[in-house]
Amino acid sequence: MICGSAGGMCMAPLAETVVRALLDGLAEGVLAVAPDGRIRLVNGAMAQLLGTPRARLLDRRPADLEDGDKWVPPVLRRCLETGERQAMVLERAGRRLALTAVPLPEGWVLATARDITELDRLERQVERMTQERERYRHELAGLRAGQAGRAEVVGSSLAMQRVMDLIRRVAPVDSTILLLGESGVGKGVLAAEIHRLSPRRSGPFVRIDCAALPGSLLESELFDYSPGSFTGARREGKPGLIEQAHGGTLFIDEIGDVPLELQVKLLHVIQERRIIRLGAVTPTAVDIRIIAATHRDLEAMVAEGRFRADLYYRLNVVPVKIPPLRERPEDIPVLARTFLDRFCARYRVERTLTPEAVERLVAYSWPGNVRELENLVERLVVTLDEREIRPEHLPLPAPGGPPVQVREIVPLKEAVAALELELVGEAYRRFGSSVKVGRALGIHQTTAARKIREWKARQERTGRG
Ligand SMILES: Nc1ncnc2c1ncn2[C@@H]1O[C@H](COP(=O)(O)OP(=O)(O)OP(=O)(O)O)[C@@H](O)[C@H]1O
Repeated sequence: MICGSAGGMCMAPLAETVVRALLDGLAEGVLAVAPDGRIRLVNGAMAQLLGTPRARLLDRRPADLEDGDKWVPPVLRRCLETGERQAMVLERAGRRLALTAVPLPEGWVLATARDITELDRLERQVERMTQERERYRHELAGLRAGQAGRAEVVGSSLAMQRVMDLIRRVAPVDSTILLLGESGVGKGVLAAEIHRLSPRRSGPFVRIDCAALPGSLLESELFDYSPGSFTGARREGKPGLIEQAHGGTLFIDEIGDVPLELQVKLLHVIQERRIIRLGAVTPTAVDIRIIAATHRDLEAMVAEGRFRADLYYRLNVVPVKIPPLRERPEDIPVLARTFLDRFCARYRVERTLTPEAVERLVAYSWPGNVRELENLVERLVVTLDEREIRPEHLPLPAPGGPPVQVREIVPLKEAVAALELELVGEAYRRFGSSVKVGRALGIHQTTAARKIREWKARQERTGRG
């Protein structure tokens, strides 16, 4: 019930009935103090929030209210003192109350009170749930990224489906597999996938990159016991990679780079499944499955006498040709999104590719294949500040544009030197190693390494590094 008294509210009976119903229907507490400093209006919600019967509040001065009701006066007092709106949140008997006091014309003050205990609880709950959702999102992205790193082969094109069908058929048997394809097409991930799908999956998967090591070192890596300590008369040490692969898979990457002398020894291992350790007399049996890979044309090398025909036939039991990325553009969107998810999770950022950017990726020819795409996505995730990756962010040549553009006339020597460094830099960005840069540009690895250093130094000088 709304109570008015003389000198206080003056309303027509109908209006008073309406206002009374309105005020008592509010969930918010309302209290009005008249210009004489006495409480002249209290609605039901306010009496309930104060825990005091309305009759005990009416006509009292706020300052005279007994202790339990002292939480209302501060907000009213401040409002009366300053003549300005006041707001505060107070805790009372385990509840949180939001209080306001507003000065009205002719010396009246209106106070309101709202129980925000439940609202606060819900807010905290929403905040906790948002934090949890973020945590789960990161965990999920991390798990996905981890799985992708563990040889998840992505590809929906017909060409890749065929490759995967073949791999699923040959993985369970122990036949030797020869993976063929340009650099960066995914020979390494497919080799790991074959191992994962084979009964040897719980055994070791050992990889050796024959292009990365000179012949003598390659031989000792494969066959030797690495020099170790001597305990008593016995020589201790780590077995060579072939022995390390015992019970599992030996992945010989870039087999086309193995020198002729070493090819004989490898042939022996493949035929006999035994190795003679360097300096030893008796052979040691090894139980290994061999997967070899190369970007070279082994048949042509055989014809030129640079690769042994007998080794070639031994390796070429199940040849698997992996097409370059430009021949399966349907795989580009899904690969790009897989790499985007992986690197966003790794670097804890959020990035998206616009449909136009994806179109641009699909239109490019990717000479460095999947590795080039992976490197580009990582670079964009790390270097871009913007959330959206758009076509203008992609450092790719316009489709169909000339490979070299002349912008001004400079001495030929300078132009050639500048172009050379640009080329080395671009190849390094795509392939990521001096061995591969050397191979792509047809120069020796040491020359490639020197030129990469020069390119990096120039990047640093020009602040582009
Ligand atoms: N189908 C694919 N799905 C997911 N990732 C892939 C796929 N193909 C290639 N990659 C990724 O691209 C990169 C290059 O692949 P990989 O090293 O297997 O290529 P490669 O053909 O063995 O190259 P190289 O001959 O230069 O050694 C790797 O980081 C690999 O994870």
